[in-house]
Amino acid sequence: MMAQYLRIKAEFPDTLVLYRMGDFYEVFYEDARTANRLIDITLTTRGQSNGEPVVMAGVPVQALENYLAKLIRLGVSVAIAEQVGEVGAGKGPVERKVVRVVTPGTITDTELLAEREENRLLALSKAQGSGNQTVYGLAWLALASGQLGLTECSAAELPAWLARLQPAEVLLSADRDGGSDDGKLPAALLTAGVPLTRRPGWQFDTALGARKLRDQLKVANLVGVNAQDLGLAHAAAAALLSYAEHTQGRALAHVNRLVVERASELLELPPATHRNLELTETLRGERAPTLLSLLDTCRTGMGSRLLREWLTNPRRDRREARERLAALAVLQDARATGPLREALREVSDVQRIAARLALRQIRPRELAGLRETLQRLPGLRQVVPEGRDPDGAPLLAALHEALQPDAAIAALLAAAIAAEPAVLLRDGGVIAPGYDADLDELRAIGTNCDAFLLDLEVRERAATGIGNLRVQFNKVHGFYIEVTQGQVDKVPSRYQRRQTLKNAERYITPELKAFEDKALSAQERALGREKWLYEQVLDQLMAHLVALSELGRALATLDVLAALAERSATLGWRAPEFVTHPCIEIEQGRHPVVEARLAETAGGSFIANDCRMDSSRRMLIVTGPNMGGKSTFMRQVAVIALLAAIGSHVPAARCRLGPIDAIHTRIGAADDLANAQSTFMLEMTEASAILHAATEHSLVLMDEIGRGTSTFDGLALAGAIASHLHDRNRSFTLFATHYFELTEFPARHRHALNCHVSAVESGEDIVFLHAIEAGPASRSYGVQVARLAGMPGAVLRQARLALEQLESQQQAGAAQIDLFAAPLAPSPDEISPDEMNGTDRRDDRAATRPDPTLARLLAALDQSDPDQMSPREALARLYELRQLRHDLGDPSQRRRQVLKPSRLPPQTP
Ligand SMILES: Nc1ncnc2c1ncn2[C@@H]1O[C@H](COP(=O)(O)OP(=O)(O)OP(=O)(O)O)[C@@H](O)[C@H]1O
Repeated sequence: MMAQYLRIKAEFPDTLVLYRMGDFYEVFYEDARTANRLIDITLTTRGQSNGEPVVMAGVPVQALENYLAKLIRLGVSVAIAEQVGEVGAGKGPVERKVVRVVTPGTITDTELLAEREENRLLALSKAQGSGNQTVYGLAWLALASGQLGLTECSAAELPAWLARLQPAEVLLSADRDGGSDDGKLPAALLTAGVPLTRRPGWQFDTALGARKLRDQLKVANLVGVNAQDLGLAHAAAAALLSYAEHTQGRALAHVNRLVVERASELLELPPATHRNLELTETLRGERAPTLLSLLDTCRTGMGSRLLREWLTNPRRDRREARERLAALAVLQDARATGPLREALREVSDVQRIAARLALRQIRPRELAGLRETLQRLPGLRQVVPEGRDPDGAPLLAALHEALQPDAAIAALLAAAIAAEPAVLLRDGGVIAPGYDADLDELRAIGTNCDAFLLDLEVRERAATGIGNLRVQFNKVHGFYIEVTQGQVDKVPSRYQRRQTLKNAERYITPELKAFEDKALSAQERALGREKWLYEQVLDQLMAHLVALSELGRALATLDVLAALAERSATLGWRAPEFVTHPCIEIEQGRHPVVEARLAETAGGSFIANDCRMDSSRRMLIVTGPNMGGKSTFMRQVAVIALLAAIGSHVPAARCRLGPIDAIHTRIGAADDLANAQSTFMLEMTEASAILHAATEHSLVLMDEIGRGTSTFDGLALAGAIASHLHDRNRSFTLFATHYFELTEFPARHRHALNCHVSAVESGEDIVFLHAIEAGPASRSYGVQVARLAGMPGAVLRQARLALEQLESQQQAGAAQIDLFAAPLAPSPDEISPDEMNGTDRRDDRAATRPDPTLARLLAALDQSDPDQMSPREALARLYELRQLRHDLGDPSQRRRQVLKPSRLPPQTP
């Protein structure tokens, strides 16, 4: 037996092998130690193999799913070796075979899958692109719903794709020398902490991938599915499909639809934005309250999964969003939302049922669920408005159409599957009576049993004179005649004793034995027949896989639309309007999650705020007290833009949006110790990524940039970053800051404006009004906020005193520093490859040459570490800075001057 085990294990060296032995699955040797460590099952030793005791651990068969779930959650793959041979048939041990391999990215068991989340397997292939840049090919598969996807991206874009796809397992080439992989893992993968599986390098083959894709999708070429040019992704698809087939031990008949994603078509949501806007997870890593948890009132798991996909993959192009908005309008006008949501309540997960059917894992009750869903479809279809008239919605019309799959499927299920089938096929009672004559006949033998037994009882009582004799049946002992101890002397010799009880004896007779054999064999044959018939039904259903997948998608879409319509009505949202000129105009906008939270906690009502930006108002400098609502305001603008992009209504009285290609955010600060990045380093890394990527169609949120370092450094950087965003990126920017110096920014920058969150002082307290008003804030109220936080009185008194001194000192020597002067020209080693190649996405028109005086001014600022200076040195430095500012002269003059590169820099005084 150990030889058989070792043979199987050799085929699955990196997988934990569960080896069926009777009522247990056993794990041996290293696997046993791993299982002991991970899921705490007890180690034992038994016998010897090669002179060593065999270390093992076991899991009871009925507890398998439980243990599997734990192992999969820990990222461990498991191969299940079942007994496939007949017990006692041959001389050696029963034959065993691995019937399935369960890995984190390929699970399809209902018990192991999250109902409302897609479980994706992702394969990555890698190559050096032009300019020696690393490029990746991505292919992913949600096996449990049959969704296949492809894309290609740069190393810089990979983190965003990982955030979008949230894979459960990633396949990489094991061929570190073959050129396909240098063995270095992309940092983004390490951060994501996903289980990685290495596959042989030859499986990542472009030609093989293209062939596999064509076969899978049943198309002659990949042009029709818009995937012909993605060679690197084809290579990933080759490994992906081979691995998925290998784990399932069969072809993937339900995988028949491909989505090809191109970054240029998606509204860019970098991982930081995903995190900061708390789209699917809170900053603390919880599921709620998030934008998704607020939106997701879907009635089905399919709907929830699709909604998550819409939310994390918004498109730049507004076509889909417009279609969805039109559908929402029709649903609301027809008052169809309520009835539709009621009808969807009873719908089963057709997508997953289709997948489990294709993989032949489907259980009888799932087929009964599918039957009921199909039976309800006509009713459901009636409550979907047709959306066909000129003001209607083509999307609804298409969905209305899609709700009538081939009637043969429903007819087959109605005829073949019992009204309430058993949970497991092996228990019988799955095929409906009347579906198959042979089965009915075999079952009749069992049913007629009762009449025979009653008749026998009457006859035996008469023959023996034992009045209380009973003929009975139990599962362990089969049929028997029971006689109480008092009557045993009347038992005739043809009775053979089967069992002795305290008060009775049990017997069998030749006649009863013959009947038993017939009845039991009929039962066994009926079970066999049912199994065979079940397979036949599945075979017939397989022909309708595409129709079932499409039906699943239609139901999911309807569910999401109905949920969005319900949210809009319940939360008082309005349809956004899309225009082609650049603008973000929001009247009475609210942050939906903060608003809901306030309502839940009776924390007062949310104060709605406007936001108006256009090509002449591109940047808002937002100031105001801590806790005043700056972050909330900025995030609500981004959330509204995102909701509009997915075709949802938005929490605002009116909203009009021009084109938006990305939402960048730099908010909050947390150390990323895992990647050895300090708070400040992370802040600068994220800000730098934004400055490189943001375009004039991007929305950028900058919250308190620069606060992670000393005041001067921070202020100087914040000023320079604001200038860059204003002059070069020219993005729509919301810039929240506590540096009052930055409220001077709009005076010097045409497209920037000040606004502030209002608050009023009442005695020593502060009252937040949360209303956004024009102009800069007058002060920060930090000490008052600290008081609200319960800071000890002594600390507050001392802080207040220090604050007064600092403020009066500042007024005495207020120096005007030009924080926002035009940027210096880069030295050659600072020029990015993008800029070299002329491929920089930013508009270069605003680029200007440096002023050396400014360089000195910035250098002087850089060298000023207030923590290291005596008050006297600080004062001297302020005078120096003031002089430098004076030397700089009028900025508008300067811009003209600096166009003459021959000007010699003046000497530093
Ligand atoms: N418009 C609003 N209406 C009602 N309450 C609000 C509003 N905006 C913010 N709040 C409340 O104020 C709290 C603080 O808001 P927020 O975090 O946006 O302040 P902030 O100005 O960014 O503070 P800090 O400068 O300390 O980061 C929120 O959690 C919310 O409870």
